Amino acid sequence: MTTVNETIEYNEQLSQYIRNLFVVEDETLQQIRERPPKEGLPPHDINPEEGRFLQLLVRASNAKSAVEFGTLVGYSSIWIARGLAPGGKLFTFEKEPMCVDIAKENFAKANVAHQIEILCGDAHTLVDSIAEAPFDFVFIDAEKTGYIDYFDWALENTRPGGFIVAHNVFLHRTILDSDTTDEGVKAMQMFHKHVAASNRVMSTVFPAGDGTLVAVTA
Ligand SMILES: C[S@@+](CC[C@H](N)C(=O)[O-])C[C@H]1O[C@@H](n2cnc3c(N)ncnc32)[C@H](O)[C@@H]1O
Repeated sequence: MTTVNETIEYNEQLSQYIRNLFVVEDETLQQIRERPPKEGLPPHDINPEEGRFLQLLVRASNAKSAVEFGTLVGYSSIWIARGLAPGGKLFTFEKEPMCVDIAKENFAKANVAHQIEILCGDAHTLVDSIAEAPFDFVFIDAEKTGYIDYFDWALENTRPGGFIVAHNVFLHRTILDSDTTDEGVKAMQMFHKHVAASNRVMSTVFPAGDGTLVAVTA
């Protein structure tokens, strides 16, 4: 017998239930997510309900300017762009030239190319080339060892009341391993402590998918 306070494990059935009711993933987004493996790219996009959640956060923050670290082929970028206020713009960073080329094609297919500027190279050095700060919304989804640096950059470059959001914060549950020797997992554990200890944001983790950390700047 279940009790009121019992936590229900989030699983494929619940995921599908949410997708069927709330997630408006059009054919373009579906094709991008289900792209053929022959392109040789990892299938590391956010999932559809995480995409819808991102779009909702962008809309809730009334964002007109956004930054994304880690484009891959643009699946999450399209969700963000579709949440922006009219005239809004997203800057997205990707280090792999092949991904950048495919992402540009995908932005055109999704009719969001005019809203997105993609910058190719290491985000840590390129980020200083964008002069439009303060931003309303920052999404962190590149290498896990860089999350603290991206977050600290976002703290300095996001307006009060803006959102800083980070993906994969459960790292497929490995985050719970306190004896880990994996550098990525250790970096994510440090990232959690870093954000939770900051008095410049209100933050929590939304536990659907692989975990999305959401922080609102003071
Ligand atoms: C998890 S994937 C991004 C997925 C994408 N946000 C989505 O959900 O559709 C991470 C991407 O970050 C890129 N990346 C990793 N380190 C980077 C860096 N230092 N600068 C720019 N891009 C980087 C990788 O090449 C990879 O394409």
